[in-house]
Amino acid sequence: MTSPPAVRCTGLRHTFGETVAVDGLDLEIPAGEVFGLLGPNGAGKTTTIRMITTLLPARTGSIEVFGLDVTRRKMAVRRLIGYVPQQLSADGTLSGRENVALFARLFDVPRRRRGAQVESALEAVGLLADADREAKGYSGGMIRRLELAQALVSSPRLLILDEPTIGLDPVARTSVWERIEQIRADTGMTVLVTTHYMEEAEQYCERIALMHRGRIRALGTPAELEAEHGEGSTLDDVFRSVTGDQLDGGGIRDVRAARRTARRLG
Ligand SMILES: Nc1ncnc2c1ncn2[C@@H]1O[C@H](COP(=O)(O)OP(=O)(O)OP(=O)(O)O)[C@@H](O)[C@H]1O
Repeated sequence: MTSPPAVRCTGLRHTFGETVAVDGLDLEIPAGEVFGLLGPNGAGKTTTIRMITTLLPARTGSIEVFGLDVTRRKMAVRRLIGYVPQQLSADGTLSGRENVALFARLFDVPRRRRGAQVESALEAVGLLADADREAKGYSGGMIRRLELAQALVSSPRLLILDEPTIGLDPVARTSVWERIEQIRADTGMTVLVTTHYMEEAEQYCERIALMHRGRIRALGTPAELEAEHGEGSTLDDVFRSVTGDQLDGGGIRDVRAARRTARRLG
């Protein structure tokens, strides 16, 4: 028997009042893949992710995570997922180690394994040396890596990251991605990531889905998408043609997000 995909969405739809956020989405992510979900602001990426993580109900259509239905097997699905949301999930008044230990308790990591898993998650993101400092003294990149450690402490099989590098400088962005790559190489974990940065998607994601107005408009490896679009095309070109040139919004948003990240821990 072949093993089930990490994620399978079929006919997924979600509305907020009149707004159709996700509009009949079909998506399959094989186990072990690094998959990028891209799209302009409001495309429906976060709504899709929140349904996969069971934080929003999937009322129309279905989602399976490693073969488990998210509606019927909610708790079992949650145990398989590590999630780094866009919003801050670290507590600035706690040390790095205390933050990760808190998540270990929240995610029911067995007591006898907790200490070792906290240390190994901190090590995986390169924060052992700073683990006893209060998180409010961390840089934006360190906070993101701390949040990554929080998501990793329960040894998830599927790691979901919503804009993990938004608002970070290029050095911090590279450092976050290098950690993600290393963790993936060490554990074989499946990674589902949303990003606005085309060059990051191109460099780090094996396959990409371009989402627009609640639907997937293009899907494939970066090379496939570029080749399909025409010789010499970049992912930016593909994205522009799919979305009707909505890329520019990201610029303003990035600045806002950078400010937000800088303020996040006061
Ligand atoms: N809680 C909510 N209540 C009402 N409308 C919402 C809510 N959350 C999202 N929406 C709307 O649903 C649509 C999809 O939003 P979503 O956040 O999923 O997009 P996104 O692709 O993640 O965008 P971004 O890149 O800005 O995070 C948008 O039109 C948004 O305004």
